[in-house]
Amino acid sequence: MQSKTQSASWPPDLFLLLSSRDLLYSAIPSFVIALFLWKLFVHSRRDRGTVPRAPHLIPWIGNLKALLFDPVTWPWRMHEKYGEVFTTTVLGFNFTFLQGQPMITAFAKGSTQELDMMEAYKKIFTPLVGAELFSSNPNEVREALTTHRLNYIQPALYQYIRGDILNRTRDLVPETGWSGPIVLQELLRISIFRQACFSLVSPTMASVHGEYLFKRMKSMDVNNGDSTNILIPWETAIKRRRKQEREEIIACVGGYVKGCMTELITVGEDEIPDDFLGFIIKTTWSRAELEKANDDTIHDYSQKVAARIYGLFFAGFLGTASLGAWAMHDLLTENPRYFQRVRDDVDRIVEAARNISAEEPPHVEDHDFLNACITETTRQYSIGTWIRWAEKPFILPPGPSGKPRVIPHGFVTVTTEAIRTDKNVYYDCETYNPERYFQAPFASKSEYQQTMTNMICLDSLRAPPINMNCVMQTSFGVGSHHCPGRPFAYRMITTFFTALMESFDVELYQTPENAGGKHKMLCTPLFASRELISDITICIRREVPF
Ligand code: HEM
Repeated sequence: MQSKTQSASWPPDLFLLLSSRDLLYSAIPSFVIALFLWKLFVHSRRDRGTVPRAPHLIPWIGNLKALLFDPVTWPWRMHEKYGEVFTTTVLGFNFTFLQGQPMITAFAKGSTQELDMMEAYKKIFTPLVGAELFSSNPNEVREALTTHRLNYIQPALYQYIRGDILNRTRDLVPETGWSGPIVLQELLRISIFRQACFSLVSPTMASVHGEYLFKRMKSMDVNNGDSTNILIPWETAIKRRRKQEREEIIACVGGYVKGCMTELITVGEDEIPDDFLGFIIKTTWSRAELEKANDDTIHDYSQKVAARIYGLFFAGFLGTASLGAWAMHDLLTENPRYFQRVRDDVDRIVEAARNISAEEPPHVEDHDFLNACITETTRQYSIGTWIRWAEKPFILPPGPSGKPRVIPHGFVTVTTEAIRTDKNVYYDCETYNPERYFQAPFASKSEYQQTMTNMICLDSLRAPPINMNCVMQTSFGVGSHHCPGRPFAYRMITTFFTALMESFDVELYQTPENAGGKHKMLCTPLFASRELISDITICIRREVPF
């Protein structure tokens, strides 16, 4: 009787409830489901910011499909719907897209503090290209790869690259007449990589280990078709292979760095060349520090420098090779007048050098129209990526309502498509026209100027500015983190073009795939940067007998 009263009482006795196994077993799954739904709800409410959100159907996965398969036009369409800023969800992360100059200015200013560039790239790229990538030091590039130093190494670099191109094509070109089809990218990529080796480490490394390192660096390309490995959290065979190749690159470059350090200790600071490698060693350690270090420590130091060089190879080589291929693609497939103008400039620059002496290498730094062509190509096909990580919600300038807008914790990026198509700056924006940089609204070439009147001043490479308040280039980033290697990238491309065209006439070799100037292009998932994936086939004819 007593127990009957007890079991009927309310609230029920906890002990009795817990001892009822059936009830417990049926409660656990419901509890787990409720907890999951609660987490999902909390996740979806957390850090939502105050800007519009592009909706998605599947929680957590979000708009992954749009960013994988439609990375250029999907953000563009969303901006048309939601305005200059919107956020979406991808794999549980917030992704905020910004468009237009006021937003770019906020992005550039935020990049000095709240919007972290390295953290963003680390989160995406570490699984595929390794943490070593992030040991590079942008200031080294700014301080050491100056125009002055580039001009200093230019004569030797030019001779070396021209010789390399002649060697590679020796068996492909007959004494007279045109060669059979040659894939431009095969010549160009190795040439750009050898230039990077030559300029960042040493001429010896470029010729002795250039090819060995090239093969390994090429497989670091995230567009290799294995980019889905970024999404896989566990170690795969591809990741293991890439790691091993990275270690081989660092070990090989490290050997040259160690040699340079040893030279610094034995022959003295004034004796070792004032090249990029010498500069970065000397500005990192004093001679006394190196003298004190034992063999293990020197090895350790040299591996650190080698990891920094690997980061620069990665930042510079693949992007520059890609831009070079696009630039040649445009010259060969667009208006033939532009190609002829570049050919005339090459002849003029070569002749000016030969007037000095038979051995004098052409001054490729005198190219002006070719630089404008490269600038126009980067406008047509955005190559670089701008991405940041906001650890905390980030405040943007007020929108149309006058209220400040907060973008949530997560990735932040700029939709660069709007820059290249800005009708105020680029008349007839879909047309490839390098001559636009010699006409209004662009003022004549002058050194970079902070203030802008009605005219837009071009920098020394005939490219529009990339400062916080005025950005008209799509590929090289913005603000304090804009690419410090841009002059070097232009220089490597102009060196290759001049060396090739000094020795050969070049024509597009028509194939069914490229007829009518058509080539296949891939838009890199997430980043809207464009990769040329089909071969550019050329045929070449000797300008002068070997
Ligand atoms: C066509 C070739 C290249 C393209 C398209 C390119 C593009 C870019 C872009 C988009 C950024 C990020 C900017 C931002 O997020 O605001 C960047 C940063 C960087 N680039 Fe380049 N780059 C190229 C060539 C090079 C070369 C040749 C080097 C040096 C050897 C180089 C070294 C760097 C470094 C060190 C950074 C990091 C800057 C920082 O953290 O402040 N890049 N590049």
